[in-house]
Amino acid sequence: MSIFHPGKGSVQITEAEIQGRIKALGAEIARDYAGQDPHLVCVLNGAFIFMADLVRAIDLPLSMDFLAVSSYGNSTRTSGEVEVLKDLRIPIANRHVIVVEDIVDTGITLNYLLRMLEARQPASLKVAALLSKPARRRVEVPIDYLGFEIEDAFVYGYGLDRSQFDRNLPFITSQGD
Ligand SMILES: O=P(O)(O)OC[C@H]1O[C@H](OP(=O)(O)OP(=O)(O)O)[C@H](O)[C@@H]1O
Ligand code: HPA
Repeated sequence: MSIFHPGKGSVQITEAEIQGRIKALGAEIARDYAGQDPHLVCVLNGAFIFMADLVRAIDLPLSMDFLAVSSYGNSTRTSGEVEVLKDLRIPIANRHVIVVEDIVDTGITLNYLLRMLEARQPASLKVAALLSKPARRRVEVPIDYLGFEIEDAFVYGYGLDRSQFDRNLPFITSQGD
């Protein structure tokens, strides 16, 4: 699952690789949640494209909601504090919740969100993340459905931004950064 292309700090994941992996994740989630109606929670902004493709790859009745947290680079992040800019609209108590993230880097955002959501007493709480950078981890967090493990390079495209641009690229790259 690691995508290591030539050159340290270089990551390239093609549109076909992303779409193929999401189809597989969707099928795995559909198998795991058969007979249930999971509730997917998208962490804005970066996960919006992954969310859109993932929910269409899950052949089950499901509901979804969106939350937004403070942006990357916010100084409060170093203390592990994450600011919720937009909270969920739908209660998650007794629901089978899957948090959908574009990338787990230090793990600080996801760690905060999992604690926050667990306190709302969902029936279960799992994580789907398109990308993980284990070399950067500062807090251990569980990732139940992972797209790709990548090396420590700043990546953008497919929802992830480079100074708010390039989220619309259909692939993920670290080139030109
Ligand atoms: O593991 P961490 O070090 O906490 O980093 C991961 C977080 O950073 C990114 O969000 P970002 O703050 O860039 O905002 P965005 O999704 O709006 O681009 C990403 O979407 C995760 O939420
Ligand atoms: O590599 C990255 N790219 C874009 N946003 C991010 N947020 C954490 N890591 C990254």
